[in-house]
Amino acid sequence: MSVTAKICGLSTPETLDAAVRGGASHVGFVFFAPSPRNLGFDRAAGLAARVPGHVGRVGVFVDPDNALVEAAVAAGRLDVLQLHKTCAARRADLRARFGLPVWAAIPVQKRADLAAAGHIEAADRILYDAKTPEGAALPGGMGLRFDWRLLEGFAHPLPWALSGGLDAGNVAEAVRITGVRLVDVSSGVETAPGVKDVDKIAAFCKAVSQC
Ligand SMILES: O=C(O)c1ccccc1NCC(=O)[C@H](O)[C@H](O)COP(=O)(O)O
Repeated sequence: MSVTAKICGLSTPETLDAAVRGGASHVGFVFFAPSPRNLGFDRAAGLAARVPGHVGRVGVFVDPDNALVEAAVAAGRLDVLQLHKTCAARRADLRARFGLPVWAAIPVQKRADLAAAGHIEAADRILYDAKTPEGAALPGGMGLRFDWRLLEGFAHPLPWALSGGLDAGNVAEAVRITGVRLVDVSSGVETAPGVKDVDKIAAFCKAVSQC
């Protein structure tokens, strides 16, 4: 079975096109004001229009209110809501309200963090992401990784994806260790926070295609 990629935090037509050209299965649009990747609705609409039908548009949110999600879903023509720091009840509400699948981010640093997956509710996919430091401005997208061996032999209760510190040079190892089939990258295809790079996107997609 092949491995697919989500390229997250895209904000320009050139880099979005590079992700599509590279064979990404998903593209991620961040709607979180403190992020260097935060998208305005007009820009999101322009990017969304370039995404072909076989590529999923994932909206990335941090405990969002309904108004934000409503505007982002419309502008970004979202297919998926990726929710960070959002409790199960709120995930359930958003999933029902917008009729979209929910990916629940689970921050991981140590084995005990995986317990959250064991009793996950109101999610269609788990995104295991590296836990960012206490007080960090962002709950993701910081290029941090966790020990992938924590996922070895883990009984995943749902479809799942892996993120956190992936890049073209390490993604094959992450796939080998964890057996993941959907990988998610942001910083690893950037030259600076929020600045995606066409060549790095191409290299990441190529590395994924060879897994
Ligand atoms: O990327 C962001 O700026 C961001 C902001 C707020 C919540 C989540 C965010 N990113 C989530 C992602 O899906 C990233 O792709 C994931 O954390 C991996 O990031 P990286 O380690 O930089 O590859």
